[in-house]
Amino acid sequence: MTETAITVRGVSAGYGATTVLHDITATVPRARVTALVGHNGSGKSTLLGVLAACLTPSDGAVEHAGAGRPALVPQRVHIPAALPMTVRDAVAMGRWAHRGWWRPLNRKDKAVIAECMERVGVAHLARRQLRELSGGQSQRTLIAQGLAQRSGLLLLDEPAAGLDQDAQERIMNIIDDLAGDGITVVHATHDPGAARRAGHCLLLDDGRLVRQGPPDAILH
Ligand SMILES: Nc1ncnc2c1ncn2[C@@H]1O[C@H](COP(=O)(O)OP(=O)(O)OP(=O)(O)O)[C@@H](O)[C@H]1O
Repeated sequence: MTETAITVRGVSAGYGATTVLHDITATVPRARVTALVGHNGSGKSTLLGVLAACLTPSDGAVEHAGAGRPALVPQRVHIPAALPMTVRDAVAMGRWAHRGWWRPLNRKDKAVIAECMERVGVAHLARRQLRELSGGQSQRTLIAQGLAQRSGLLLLDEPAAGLDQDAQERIMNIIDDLAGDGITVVHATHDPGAARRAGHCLLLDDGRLVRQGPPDAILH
């Protein structure tokens, strides 16, 4: 039987006086991939923000069944391209939630960082500056940063957007593997192919949840 990782009950949320999400009731299964689909501006990023507890609902509630603090990986386009930072530094930021940014990394932190870079195939790029990376390499670095938070819940905002076919496939394989290892993954996507690979799907339209369930039943 599939367990529920997150229950969203009657959630409305937005920015200031503007309500973007209206009365969303949905579930996210544990250790599966959930695809969040919908047109531009339908509220996918906003819902990820609510699931990550970055955004407080104006109404309703979000219940997490014990995956710890969620790890939110923002859209790549929101990361300044010229940021003077190596891949390793970026992944190390994933440890800040555990250690605070001002404390030196200990042996465990360093082991986690190395393992996360290895897992997504960027270990050989550890000393590269972010601005020197391809789109796929940047995206995998961001995922490694999310993984370094050691959360049971990974929230990814359009992780494969703007990448070529091979890079997209690589990201989607990483996502599938993470769920196989027991991590609950929610990703926003515009790509019906990526959504069809998910175990569960939430379809948003203009801030409302219009359907949820297996992708084949939702996407037609
Ligand atoms: N920080 C913000 N302040 C005010 N309004 C915002 C903010 N972020 C998003 N919005 C608005 O909320 C609505 C939903 O945006 P959101 O980014 O959640 O949609 P989305 O489905 O993720 O879109 P896209 O597919 O283009 O990324 C849009 O009308 C957008 O303009």
